[in-house]
Amino acid sequence: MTSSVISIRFNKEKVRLNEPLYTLEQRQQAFTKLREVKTEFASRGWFPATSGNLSVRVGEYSPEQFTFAITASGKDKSQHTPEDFLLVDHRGQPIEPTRLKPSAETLIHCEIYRLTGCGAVFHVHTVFNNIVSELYAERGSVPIERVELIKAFNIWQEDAQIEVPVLPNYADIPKIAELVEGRIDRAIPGIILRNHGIYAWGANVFEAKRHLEAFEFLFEYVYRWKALHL
Ligand SMILES: CSC[C@@H](O)[C@@H](O)C(=O)COP(=O)(O)O
Ligand SMILES: [Zn+2]
Repeated sequence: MTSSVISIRFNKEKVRLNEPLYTLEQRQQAFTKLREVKTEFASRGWFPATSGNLSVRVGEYSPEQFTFAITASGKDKSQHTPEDFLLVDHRGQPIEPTRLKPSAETLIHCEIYRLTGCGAVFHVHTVFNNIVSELYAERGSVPIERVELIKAFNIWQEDAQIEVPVLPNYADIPKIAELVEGRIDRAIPGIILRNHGIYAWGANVFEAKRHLEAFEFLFEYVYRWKALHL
């Protein structure tokens, strides 16, 4: 969509209409990438019972205005249909005529894009991310140290220790979204909702996938280490 920018003056403030935020090619590329990632994560069993959601940012970005492609709500993410994804704006509102509903958790994606400027956000529910979030819920973060895969987050110290933030899992998604700003750690590209699942992000699909895989490896490590030392 290469619409021209129309500028108007409103209360002396310049407001842009018909933003050329993305092209049709970028939209198609985002849907294709989401489809590839969805296929791969489904093959790992990372979308049980329709859980999980994926998004990729499309086109221009500023913290105040951006667009992203996201999975439609409630779909069986192991199946492909012509109605799996839709485009939403920085408020999580669909920006094209559609009967699809964006993911119920779209507002959390919005906050992550707004705060980090990242290019992709992936959310999965796994037994390991649920168990470690419960184990460390009171602490408010999952501690991980001395594991090589911490380097997947571009943290290169030999004795690195990280804490992955754990947020409460309210039924009210806007209430969770409000907490994100206070809990994001710039060095750690992920947050866990207690007994729910992880959101991992990255500059692009490749990086977000690497981060998510690293988190899941580390959570399984933490779980198994704990189980061995109980
Ligand atoms: C079916 S349980 C999972 C949902 O409640 C939710 O947490 C989830 O991850 C998927 O929601 P969705 O609206 O399909 O994106
Ligand atoms: Zn979820």
